[in-house]
Amino acid sequence: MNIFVINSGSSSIKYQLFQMPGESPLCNGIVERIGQERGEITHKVYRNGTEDETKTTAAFADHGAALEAVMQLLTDAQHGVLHDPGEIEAVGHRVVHGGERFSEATVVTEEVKQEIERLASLAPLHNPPNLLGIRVAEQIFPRAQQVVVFDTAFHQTMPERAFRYAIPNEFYRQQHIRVYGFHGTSHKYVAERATDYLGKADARLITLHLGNGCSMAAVRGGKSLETSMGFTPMNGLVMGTRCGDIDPSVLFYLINDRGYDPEQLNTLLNKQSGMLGLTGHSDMRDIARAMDDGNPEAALAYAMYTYRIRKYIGAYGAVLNGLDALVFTAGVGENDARTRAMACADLDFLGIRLDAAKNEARARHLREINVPDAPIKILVVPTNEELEIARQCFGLLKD
Ligand SMILES: Nc1ncnc2c1ncn2[C@@H]1O[C@H](COP(=O)(O)OP(=O)(O)O)[C@@H](O)[C@H]1O
Ligand SMILES: CC(=O)OP(=O)(O)O
Ligand SMILES: [Mg+2]
Repeated sequence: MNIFVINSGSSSIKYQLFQMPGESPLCNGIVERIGQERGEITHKVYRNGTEDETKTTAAFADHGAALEAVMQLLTDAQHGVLHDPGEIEAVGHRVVHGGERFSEATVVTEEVKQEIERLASLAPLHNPPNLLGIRVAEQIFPRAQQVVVFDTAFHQTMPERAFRYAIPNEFYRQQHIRVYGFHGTSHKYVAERATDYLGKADARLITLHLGNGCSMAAVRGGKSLETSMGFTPMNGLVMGTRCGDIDPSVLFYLINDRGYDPEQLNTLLNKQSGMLGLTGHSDMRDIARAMDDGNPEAALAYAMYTYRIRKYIGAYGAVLNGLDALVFTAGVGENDARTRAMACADLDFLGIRLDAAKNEARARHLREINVPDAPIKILVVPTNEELEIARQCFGLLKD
């Protein structure tokens, strides 16, 4: 079964085409800077053990235009892998917020789309482009089944004491205000890989998804028990453009004393805060360069970003009453040795001891970066949200 997976972000689309159940991708790629003057598609085709990469630059006005361009590449005479869009039998979509209703992969219906739209106010950077991706794919691949896999689904196993907020009960019972948690597809995928690697079915793990958005999860026996994002993807860690944990009174102060309205607050905390607010950059590579150049704001931002992670590691050690492994993943977690070193510093009382040389080494596969005799493993596990989505789609549709 040919399954095309679309992971629409606020300004990018990642995609992969799988022939399931084989799992090896026929092609994959990313469209970056959608909506800006100069967008770019990096498209890779895998054939007979070789990799062929092409880059295309053009302006993509919106996600629809970007997906049209990807479709052209898929059927291109030279770089394509399909003769006809009809060869795609299913399209799997990452959708960030699924509320309490969705804990499994789900076939798209009009009602499912309405629910994704209803939840858009809770994930304003994500659900709208996710829904647009579904609508465009329905037009480009009219014969394919459309399936959605939600970021929130994996965290539906959290116990009530972890997912409730201490506000009056009716706010949960009538308005469903609670912790949902996000990046679940990624936390699930890397937790399974780490559990297999450790050979211990009830392994106690702390998974750290450090990308543009950042979140951590406490996972035991493959089940999420706790996670750092909350009602929306704004809570918890310091992120590229989001503040993470903040005293809600700061909002009242800005409203009452500084005249902010809700839209301005949303923009401030979702798009102008985090590493961007602290350094002027949201991309960790730029912040790393600034730090190397001796910029004190970059140094403080790195210190704050990794200090927040260390606090959560301590808390999640308590949630799990012990720990088998820390698992780093996503763009920063997989690539930035300095973040890993600073996040693991001064945690030797917990048995967390990083091997500096192994941490600096570069590789694209699962690897161990703790010192040999450390009681707790520190793993780097490349995430693959698209493969996890393809697996769940195939599991749903194969019969
Ligand atoms: N080699 C690298 N060193 C440091 N950071 C990196 C590297 N490669 C990617 N990143 C960072 O990863 C982040 C993007 O991660 P990613 O998981 O792709 O995020 P998202 O899926 O949210 O767009 C960016 O902050 C980027 O700077
Ligand atoms: C939920 C979320 O923050 O996703 P991303 O990291 O892709 O922005
Ligand atoms: Mg991501």
